[in-house]
Amino acid sequence: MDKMIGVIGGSGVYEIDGLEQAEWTEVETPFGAPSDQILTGVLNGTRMAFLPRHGRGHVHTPSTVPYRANIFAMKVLGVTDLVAVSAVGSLKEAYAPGDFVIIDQYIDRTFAREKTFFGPGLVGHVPFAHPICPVLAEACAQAARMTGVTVHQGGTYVAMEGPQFSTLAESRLYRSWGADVIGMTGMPEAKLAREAELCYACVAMVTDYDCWHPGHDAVDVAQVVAVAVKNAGKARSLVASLPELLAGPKTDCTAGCGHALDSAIMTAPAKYDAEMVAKLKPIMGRVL
Ligand SMILES: CSC[C@H]1O[C@H](OP(=O)(O)O)[C@H](O)[C@@H]1O
Ligand SMILES: Nc1ncnc2[nH]cnc12
Repeated sequence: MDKMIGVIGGSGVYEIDGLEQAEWTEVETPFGAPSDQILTGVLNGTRMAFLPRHGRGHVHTPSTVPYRANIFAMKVLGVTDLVAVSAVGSLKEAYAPGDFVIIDQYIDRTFAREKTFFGPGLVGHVPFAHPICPVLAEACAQAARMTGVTVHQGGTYVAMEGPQFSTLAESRLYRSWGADVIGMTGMPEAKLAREAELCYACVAMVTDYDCWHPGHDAVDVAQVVAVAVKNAGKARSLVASLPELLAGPKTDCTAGCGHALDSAIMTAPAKYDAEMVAKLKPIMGRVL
């Protein structure tokens, strides 16, 4: 099987460049429609699929992004390697606006979202100690360095519910936890990508210092958008380098992303809910 690279673009990243045979495709899923149509095409010989997380024109809030539909759609289109691009606030002096952070850990503080494909009659628990595919993350780090931006390899992302930005007390609390950046969309995207056995990595573009930094005004949308728009070109060049860095057929990921479901399902086969199985077969057919 050949690799197919999926990209979920965040705030400020609503398109990618240079796709041949580019086509916006409508994909329906048992979890409803994804955030938007998905742009498919070929870049330097590699099949690509691009989805703007908030939809073109930014119509979904972080809480209403249809995360399950998005991941389901990417998987059924044949995506093997999924790169998320996200705007984030910095919780550390050293992670400055304009820098890119290749995320390796998350703290999930979201509470108003569906976080799993599983449900009654089909219960599963995937391993998630290491939420990011290290192989894909390394390719993203290389691609990011090629754009000339400052790249931090590794960072803990606090996913908050939003859509309001944090209070000062919350921002200080997250800093005391040792977290590096904060955003509103990293979860449950990464959890669902793991359940779908995708290799998943996240390139976070720092847009602000949130509200804890004494030398900076509290964050507002104008600041985030100004930096995100300035960085969108770099994010698009990063994506354009991925095909050459990831070239070749898809082999079993050494980190085991493609086998996350091997021992995840708890429900006894005799008790499987037939509707749930039919619903999830397109993305979990390997084990169902
Ligand atoms: C416009 S600031 C808040 C918004 O930006 C980030 O979105 P994304 O991760 O999709 O780039 C952040 O998580 C919020 O959703
Ligand atoms: N400071 C911040 N908090 C949450 N999400 C963000 N996205 C960009 N900046 C952010």
